[in-house]
Amino acid sequence: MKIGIMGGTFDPIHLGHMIAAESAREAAGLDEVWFIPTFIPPHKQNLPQASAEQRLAMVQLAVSDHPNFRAVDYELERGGASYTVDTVKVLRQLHPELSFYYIIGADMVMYLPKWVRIEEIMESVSFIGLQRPGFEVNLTELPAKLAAKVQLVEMPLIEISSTYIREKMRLRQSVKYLVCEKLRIYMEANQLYES
Ligand SMILES: Nc1ncnc2c1ncn2[C@@H]1O[C@H](COP(=O)(O)OP(=O)(O)OP(=O)(O)O)[C@@H](O)[C@H]1O
Ligand SMILES: O=C(O)c1ccc[n+]([C@@H]2O[C@H](COP(=O)([O-])O)[C@@H](O)[C@H]2O)c1
Repeated sequence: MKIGIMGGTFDPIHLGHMIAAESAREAAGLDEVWFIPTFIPPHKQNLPQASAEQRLAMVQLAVSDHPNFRAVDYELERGGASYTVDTVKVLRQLHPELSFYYIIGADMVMYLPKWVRIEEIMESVSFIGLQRPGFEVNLTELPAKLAAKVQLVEMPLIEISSTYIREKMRLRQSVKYLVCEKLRIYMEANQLYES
């Protein structure tokens, strides 16, 4: 079975993430996509605003409508900085029979050489890169061995980010149609991102 891994801070998860995952699933013929929220994102300056439990709850709500999408809490269970090399090791140990494809946005594709122990990661998984407004992907600028592991997939350009959603929530503006409806209701009920 081919499993896509959509890793992210998901603070909160938004329709850009969902469309990226669905585009990757369809184009690469993935059987399932597992969404893995990070505990502490390895490269971001700021800690997530919502708690790990809230971010996981939002991911669970977002995937609940799709029969092939699952929320997986390996990184939240482990705690600490969520280095992908550690997660890949767990995935390989628990599921030696599955093939894994890391789904990443264009910003992350060009950042791959900076991932901790990327050489080790690329021995066990492949990558699916999605377009994202404002981020150019040029595979020729990556080391050839790494570029060979990246499949680029098209998706409608979606200029939504978690930062944008948090800002709209702070300003008490509508996020309808930017996140799934169940999630919008959850964020309002829990007064998330209001300050
Ligand atoms: N609109 C989008 N289009 C394509 N890929 C996206 C989009 N938004 C996020 N991604 C990808 O999803 C993954 C997880 O992203 P993340 O959870 O950090 O969301 P974000 O919107 O970039 O967050 P923030 O605005 O807080 O930095 C990354 O690989 C990122 O490139
Ligand atoms: O392991 C690393 O060095 C590394 C560096 C940057 C990002 N990642 C992973 O890339 C995914 C997207 O990251 P983020 O912070 O944009 O949500 C998430 O699963 C991170 O753990 C991993």
